[in-house]
Amino acid sequence: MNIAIIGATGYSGVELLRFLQHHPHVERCHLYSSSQDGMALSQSFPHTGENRGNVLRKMAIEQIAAANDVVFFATPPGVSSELSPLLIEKGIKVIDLSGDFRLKDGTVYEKWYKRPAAEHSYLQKAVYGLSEWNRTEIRKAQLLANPGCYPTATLLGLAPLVQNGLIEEQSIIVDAKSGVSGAGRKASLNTHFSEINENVKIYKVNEHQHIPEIEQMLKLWNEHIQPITFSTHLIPMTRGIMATIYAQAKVELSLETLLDLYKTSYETAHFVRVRNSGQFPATKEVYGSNYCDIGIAYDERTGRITVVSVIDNLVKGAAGQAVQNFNVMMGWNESEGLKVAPIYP
Ligand SMILES: NC(=O)C1=CN([C@@H]2O[C@H](COP(=O)(O)OP(=O)(O)OC[C@H]3O[C@@H](n4cnc5c(N)ncnc54)[C@H](OP(=O)(O)O)[C@@H]3O)[C@@H](O)[C@H]2O)C=CC1
Ligand SMILES: CC(=O)N[C@@H](CCC(=O)OP(=O)(O)O)C(=O)O
Repeated sequence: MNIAIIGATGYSGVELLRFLQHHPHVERCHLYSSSQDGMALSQSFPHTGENRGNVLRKMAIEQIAAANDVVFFATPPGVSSELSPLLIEKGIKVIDLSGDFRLKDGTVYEKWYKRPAAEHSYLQKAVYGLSEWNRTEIRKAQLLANPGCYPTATLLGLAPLVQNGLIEEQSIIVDAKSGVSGAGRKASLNTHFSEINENVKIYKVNEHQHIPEIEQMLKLWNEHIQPITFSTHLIPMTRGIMATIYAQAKVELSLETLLDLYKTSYETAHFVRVRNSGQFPATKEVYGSNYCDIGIAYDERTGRITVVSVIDNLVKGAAGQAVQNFNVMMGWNESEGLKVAPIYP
């Protein structure tokens, strides 16, 4: 099978290549760039080496369709919504890492992303790729909307509570922190070294584009869920997201009950690891891997549940989950190409 990576010169694109170049069912990875046509990928990323196959090709959609079976978009918002329809009509499968097809309601996309939405029929056709909770739909998908990094950590952390109606529906608060690679490779004032080193910044307060994405999924699981409070922080590390989630229990619970629930919910989920009582994950414990690690606490004084969910934003939060979804779409073992342990320390 031949696959295309559009946006291969970005962080998520080159991370896709890391997993797909050794994937047992991928024969060729073709790399596309809108700005570096004809150049070697190693000019942008020397760590990829002088592999002669890694030459960046022109973004010509007809040629991309002719040469590939599956196309991955690792591009900024607005690119896949414009180019995917041409590929879909030719029967090509599309996996989009951007937010263009995640929200079913185009007006919601336009409000939060502040740009025109994809065509309505494609928004309806797209399948939301939260791998662990949407496998049946993902298997049939031709257009796959890969979840955002923060929504992945948050939704995996909240699913057992929300699906089982265990928390007060208006009580969800998510305090999330991300490493700087979450903002992509392009330099910006917010992310350059002297701005972020020895610093912590809150950003997009009550305005983050991932709020409607998280709420959309929570409401599908439980129609009574109310708007959430969701805060994002940029912290001085390269990779990793920690989402610390707070919610009020509806009835008195125990930590033992909650741990049993989480362990049962994720019993067959290869990439979700639930910690034992009193243990909480750190971002370094999933670094470079497709794992989402979860720790849980229950405060008997307040009746509040705390869930800590960590992922690598570029792996489970982007390229890794995209490859996991690719595997599910093709009917292969979900972990093909992703059998890498976290890098530690
Ligand atoms: N970084 C992360 O942790 C996550 C990112 N995402 C999403 O994945 C997508 C890629 O993110 P990321 O890898 O961080 O971004 P980067 O900025 O690192 O890379 C984006 C790439 O897109 C290409 N590109 C830019 N403009 C265009 C255009 N008009 N047409 C075609 N290609 C273009 C560029 O390559 P070239 O100029 O060579 O074409 C660039 O290398 C984004 O939508 C992002 O929101 C999702 C989850 C997590
Ligand atoms: C640290 C940082 O800046 N992170 C980005 C994540 C962007 C992203 O993943 O964007 P989409 O999911 O919308 O495509 C942000 O908070 O906007």
